[in-house]
Amino acid sequence: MEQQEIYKGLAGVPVDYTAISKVNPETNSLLYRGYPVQEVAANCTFEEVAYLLWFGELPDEGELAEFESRERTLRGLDHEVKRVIDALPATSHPMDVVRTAVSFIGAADPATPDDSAEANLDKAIRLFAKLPSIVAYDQRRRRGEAFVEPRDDLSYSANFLWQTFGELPDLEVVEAFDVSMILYAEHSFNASTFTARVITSTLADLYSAVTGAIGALKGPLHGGANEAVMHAFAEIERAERAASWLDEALTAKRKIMGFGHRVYKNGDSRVPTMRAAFERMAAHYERPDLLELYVALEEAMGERKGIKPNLDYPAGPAYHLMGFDTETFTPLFVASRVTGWTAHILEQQAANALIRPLSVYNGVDQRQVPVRAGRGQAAAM
Ligand SMILES: CC(=O)SCCNC(=O)CCNC(=O)[C@H](O)C(C)(C)COP(=O)(O)OP(=O)(O)OC[C@H]1O[C@@H](n2cnc3c(N)ncnc32)[C@H](O)[C@@H]1OP(=O)(O)O
Ligand SMILES: O=C([O-])CC(=O)C(=O)O
Repeated sequence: MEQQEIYKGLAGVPVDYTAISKVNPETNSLLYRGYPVQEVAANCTFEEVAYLLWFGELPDEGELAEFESRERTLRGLDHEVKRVIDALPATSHPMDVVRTAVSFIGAADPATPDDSAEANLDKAIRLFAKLPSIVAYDQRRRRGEAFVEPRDDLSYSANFLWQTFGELPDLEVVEAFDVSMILYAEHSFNASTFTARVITSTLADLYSAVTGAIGALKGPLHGGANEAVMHAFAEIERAERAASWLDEALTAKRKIMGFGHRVYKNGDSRVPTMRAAFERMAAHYERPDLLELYVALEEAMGERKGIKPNLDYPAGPAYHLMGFDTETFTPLFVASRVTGWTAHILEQQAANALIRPLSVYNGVDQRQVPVRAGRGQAAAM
């Protein structure tokens, strides 16, 4: 067989330009539209970050006020969307619920076929505003609790927590949640964003691209890892058991969720900021045991494999402390990443080329279909 180089998983292959974010493993840094993500997390709100990703610049005061008031008026959930969610079993995975809800919104939106940049930006802002309602509605229905209407006097993150829990947590919690939304917002050509760009490259609509991206994010090698981290913590139970649990897991050739990264090989640029937020949550909720478990597993993994945590590792336990159901963690990632996905959809559309790589055939050589009596077109009549 002819030998050709294969770039399995497209590892290390640049496939296009992007001006949205820069992931640099050499300097362990991440820039959103040129700004270091740590500085963005320390000085901006998630609303400002969404604006930055879509429009390329941070908003001035007037632009921010206008953008915020627009987002706040779009937070409500139509009766039909609630009906579609209600029709799904309470046992459905929340990622399946979010994927279905977004798909339904797309099917019902008369603007779906309009693929102008303006119409698509409107759709992106609508999804951004509505996803907290969808995620909160689903967690509450599974707990047998009624929908909590959005409040237009609250920031994005404060309202998200309000709609999920029906009460407002302390400012410290809102801030930690906002930081997580900022850190999850954008990460260049990760698997779900690339999925969105592939779908967009066929000239399919924005909702199809976002629906596909949600499917890609669900997997535990990508966004599903934040949920999987918490399942591992539940198995380990306490710090003293972390090393022996890890040895058993590695012997069984299990992947340790929340560790490793396709691009960063020396630590994820976002982890220090999210870890600090998790530490604040562990102190706030008086759960030093969870922080001890976190540290014990991180140290054991470092000793055994030299592999460092990714963003999902601190985000999982932070969301757990805030009170989210474990299965809701990846939908939180969706609510944030919809900003990055849609920025990429707009970028792809603006300079489109159908994404269609090559494959190298390694099946059986060409052969002839055996001709048998009584078979063929005449027999099909
Ligand atoms: C926000 C995000 O989406 S970040 C990613 C979230 N995903 C996870 O946390 C899932 C766990 N991590 C992984 O599975 C991987 O690290 C990935 C998929 C993220 C990256 O994978 P790749 O870049 O393909 O790295 P690759 O799989 O080649 O790993 C290199 C080696 O490290 C090992 N390795 C990498 N990550 C892990 C891990 N989490 N647990 C155990 N071993 C690991 C691999 O088994 C491989 O070992 P080998 O050379 O002996 O076969
Ligand atoms: O970049 C990746 O491959 C995965 C990731 O960290 C993200 O999407 O945030």
